[in-house]
Amino acid sequence: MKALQYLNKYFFKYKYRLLIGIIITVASKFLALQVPQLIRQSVNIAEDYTNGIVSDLPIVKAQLLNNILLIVGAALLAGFFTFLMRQTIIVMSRLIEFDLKNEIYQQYQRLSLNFYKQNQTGDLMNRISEDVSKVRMYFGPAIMYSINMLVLFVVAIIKMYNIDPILTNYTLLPLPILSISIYILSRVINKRSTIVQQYLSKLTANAQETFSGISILKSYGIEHKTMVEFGTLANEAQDKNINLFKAQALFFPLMILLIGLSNILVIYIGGMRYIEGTISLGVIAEFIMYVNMLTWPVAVVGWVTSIVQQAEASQQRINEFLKHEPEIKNNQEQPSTIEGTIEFKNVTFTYDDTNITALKNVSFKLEKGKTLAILGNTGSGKSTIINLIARLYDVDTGEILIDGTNIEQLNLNNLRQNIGFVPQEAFLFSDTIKNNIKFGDENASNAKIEQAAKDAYIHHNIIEFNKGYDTYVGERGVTLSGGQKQRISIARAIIKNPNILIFDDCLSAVDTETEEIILNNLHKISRNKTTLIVSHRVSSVKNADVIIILEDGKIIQKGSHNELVNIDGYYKELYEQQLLEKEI
Ligand SMILES: Nc1ncnc2c1ncn2[C@@H]1O[C@H](COP(=O)(O)OP(=O)(O)OP(=O)(O)O)[C@@H](O)[C@H]1O
Repeated sequence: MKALQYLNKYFFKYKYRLLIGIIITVASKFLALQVPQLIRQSVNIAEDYTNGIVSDLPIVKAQLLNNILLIVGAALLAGFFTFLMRQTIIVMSRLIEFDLKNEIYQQYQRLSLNFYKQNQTGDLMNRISEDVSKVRMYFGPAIMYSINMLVLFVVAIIKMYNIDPILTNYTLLPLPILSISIYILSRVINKRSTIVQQYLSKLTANAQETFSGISILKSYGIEHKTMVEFGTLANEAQDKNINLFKAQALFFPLMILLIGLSNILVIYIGGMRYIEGTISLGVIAEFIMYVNMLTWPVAVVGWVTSIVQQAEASQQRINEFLKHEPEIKNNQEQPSTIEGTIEFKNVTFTYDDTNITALKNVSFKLEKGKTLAILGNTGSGKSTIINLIARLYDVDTGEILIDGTNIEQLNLNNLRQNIGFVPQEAFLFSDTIKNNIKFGDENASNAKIEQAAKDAYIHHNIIEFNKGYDTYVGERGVTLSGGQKQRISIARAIIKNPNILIFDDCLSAVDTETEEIILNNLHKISRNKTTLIVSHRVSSVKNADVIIILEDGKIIQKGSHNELVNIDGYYKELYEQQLLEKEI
């Protein structure tokens, strides 16, 4: 129950709803428990009449009718209260489910990039959906039936002891056996349920990955292999599920067996005591009713225990994520103004998971409003510099200063709001082109959206689509070409109008003519903005104020285009080679 303690705050939040629910439940059970008593009285009246103790038939009939009316009235009221009980407690569980999902979602938003690399999307989805559903069962049915059972048990047993303690002892004899069996079974169910949830996460993650990469799978013709892998995993999950259900299936037969035993005991011991003249016939009828009224609550003990065990297992998985502290924290609550001067001072950075030192003692300074271009072979650390400026990671040694302040001391939201980032792989949401561009500025007018698209040299393509800016982009923008996606991604960054613009090799999928047009536009837009361009092409970087060349995480050359073409080295070689390619 340790993991579930985390949820006590929600009980506190909805305490009034819970309290009303409890009162209603108690009232409904009190009413239901009036019925066996009335049955006893009715049987006794009939017995007294047959034994000749009472001889006035009209009085007997009137008493019986009175009892019947009371039984119907109590049953109707109990039913109405049961309806109200569901309205309060089950509705409370739905509200808590909603709150918990929001809490997890907000935590997902806070978590750093590293967390997403370590955990699969399917698993994240599973915890926020499947696991939360299991936890909801604890708030709703488990609590409702527990209160139900507790009231029935306490009230019925007190009543039974008051009538005949000896018969009650015999009737309740099978209960300790039941409790022990339930306890043992619940432990088994808990273990198996955790395994089932883990397999469900694996299955979801596998399916999610397959659907995301479906075009690759199809083009490589490996659908069959993927199906076999999925099939194997699904079979394993099925086995684990069957194991779980085998344990769960034992519950009801066990309950029915032990309740049946109680019934036999009531009839046998009750019959003997009736013959002895210790109890009336009505008591046997009343006890049989109690035993049967207790059947469901006793059966529910097992069910509730397994719900609580499963909820505990699920909440443990949810807590793992909720308690995960984001590595990148906002250390500055006060707003920070970002103008755009960027300085790297002896920055060294190693990726935790791969242990690759991507940057080694890198230093440079870029004044506000200037353009820096970064060139270098693949894997030399270009994107890493960009990632560090957006504070997707924190540096190991050295420091990054923005306008003279250490980046870790700036308000994280303000920093990211001031960066327009175009990643290497353009990502578009399943939404219209317009909304994909507007993502950079929620309040942008149509004119502003069009201007951004014109600057990114994509407007002429968009208006050719049947629905223009309202064209729906499929998941990951599958209906657009790579170059079109890149340009929409550029428009999204431009419309944000940030002080720092970052283009991470985002013109790789467009031809050199288009590149030239976009670069000219960007030159105008980014006049007063600090701009970083990562590229493999000299044509993209030649107008930059400073160009740095990276090799294996170190800066090996630094200077303007004119300076670097006159020095032997990487840049000059690249320039000559690309010049030659152009001529060919
Ligand atoms: N998210 C990551 N986790 C772990 N290691 C990474 C990660 N990203 C990059 N690396 C490693 O860090 C090194 C530098 O990568 P980086 O992406 O900065 O290079 P790059 O110059 O941008 O390459 P490219 O031109 O291919 O985009 C590489 O060796 C890469 O394997």
